[in-house]
Amino acid sequence: MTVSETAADGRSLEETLERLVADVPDFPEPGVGFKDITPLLADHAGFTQVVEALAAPGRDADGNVTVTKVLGMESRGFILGAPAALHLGVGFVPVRKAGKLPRETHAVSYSLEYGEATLEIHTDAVAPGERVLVIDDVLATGGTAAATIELVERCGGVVAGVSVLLELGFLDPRSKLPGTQVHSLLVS
Ligand SMILES: O=P(O)(O)OC[C@H]1O[C@H](OP(=O)(O)OP(=O)(O)O)[C@H](O)[C@@H]1O
Ligand SMILES: Nc1ncnc2[nH]cnc12
Repeated sequence: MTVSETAADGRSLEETLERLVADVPDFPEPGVGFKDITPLLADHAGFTQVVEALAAPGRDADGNVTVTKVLGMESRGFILGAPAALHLGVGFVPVRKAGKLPRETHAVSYSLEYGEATLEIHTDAVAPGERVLVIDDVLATGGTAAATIELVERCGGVVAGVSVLLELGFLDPRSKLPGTQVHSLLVS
């Protein structure tokens, strides 16, 4: 599903993403087609358009904000999630890589193509019953998003949705996210 708000420069979201997300072959290793969002971040109109579109699932059909926190996963999820939280008028929660958060955490480990990764959240970051929006740049295997959902559930919170810029559909990430509302600005 592609959202078609227009940017201040008059471009549709699809035009913005086509123009400002760079496809870098064989990075970080041969065979991986890396989606580089840095040109998008450097373009104020495009960055603003994308942040507002990523925030949209945090509102209902009448425009009322229906979440009380936005979560972003280290590190690119920070760059997109924090401004989206400000846009919605809610707080931001960093989901961090292992060993970075100073207070008591929940931790979830998940497998990568090569090896394993661990994500953590402060145990007091999401209150029981609190509805949160999860934001990241790329949904590839779905491992990062699935770990984040598990962390929210360990806090007793509710994931209202996962909102991402780019979904790599050919990796079938949604199979790891059963029952989760996934909102992707572009599916490739
Ligand atoms: O769906 P998955 O297979 O889990 O992959 C998606 C994740 O991979 C990247 O994070 P990564 O930690 O690799 O890089 P970053 O530190 O630059 O955000 C990206 O920002 C997503 O968080
Ligand atoms: N192809 C890709 N491009 C950018 N970030 C990613 N994270 C996982 N796969 C990725």
